[in-house]
Amino acid sequence: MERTMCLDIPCVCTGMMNKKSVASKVNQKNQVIHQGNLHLTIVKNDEEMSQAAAELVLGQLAQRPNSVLGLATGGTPIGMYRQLCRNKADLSKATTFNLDEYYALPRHHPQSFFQFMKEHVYNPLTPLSYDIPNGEAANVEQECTRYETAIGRAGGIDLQVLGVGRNGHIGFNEPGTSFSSRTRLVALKRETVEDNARFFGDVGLVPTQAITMGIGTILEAKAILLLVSGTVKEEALYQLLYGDISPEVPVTALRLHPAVRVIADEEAASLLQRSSDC
Ligand SMILES: N[C@@H]1[C@@H](O)[C@H](O)[C@@H](COP(=O)(O)O)O[C@@H]1O
Repeated sequence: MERTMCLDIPCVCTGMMNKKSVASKVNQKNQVIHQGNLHLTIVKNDEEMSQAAAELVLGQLAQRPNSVLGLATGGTPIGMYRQLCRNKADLSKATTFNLDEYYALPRHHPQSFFQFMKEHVYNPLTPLSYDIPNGEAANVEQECTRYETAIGRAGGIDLQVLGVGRNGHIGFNEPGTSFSSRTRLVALKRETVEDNARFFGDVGLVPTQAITMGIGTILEAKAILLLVSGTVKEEALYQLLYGDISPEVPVTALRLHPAVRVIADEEAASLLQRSSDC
């Protein structure tokens, strides 16, 4: 199957780089770093990351209006969704799937990922069709099978947008997850619950389980766009580039995928910079 991304972000350098040379470019504008199959662009801040990400998605839609998009929630992609709205992205022929949903949280709860998607994508951009795991399903196993089947019937995901957790999780695939995992019910790690407490106001209100696409499901996307923003993600980004490829850091699975674009802001890239100063 062909795996393509359709827009090139302007860059000042390309080529395989070691840790030293990566860091030596960190203060330039829009550095591009290739590490194996990874293509990392470092931009100034969250706003530039969001613009660059939106351009990639718009390019994907221009190339294939009926694209199947895999979408993410969390604070990181919000700017990208705003840019897509500003640019009047045409999703009228597109299908969207989401990475995950909290388990047993009512769909109408303001912090459900369904509500997030309604606010940022479904209402303003009205894709032709959308799907998201049903966290209220009475039969979770059946729901997970339904979701995987729906992705398959849609022809698979053309472009999967991802964020990353502080501990390296993607979707809700926490450290220790098999790279061949599929959509299923998972327990959230303490640090993930704590990180998401900012949306719920109280850590005790954050669900401790979720339905998530598996890492195997994610890796089947034809192309992947990972967004990384803020110093809190610097370790995850560093591990993605230089850590062992290991289930202990789920995001490192992306090194096994042939078409991954990473857009990170300077804060997220700060450990790359510091590590080169040692
Ligand atoms: N399940 C989501 C992930 O898909 C997301 O990438 C991560 C980071 O979120 P944020 O972008 O808010 O830092 O949080 C949640 O756990």
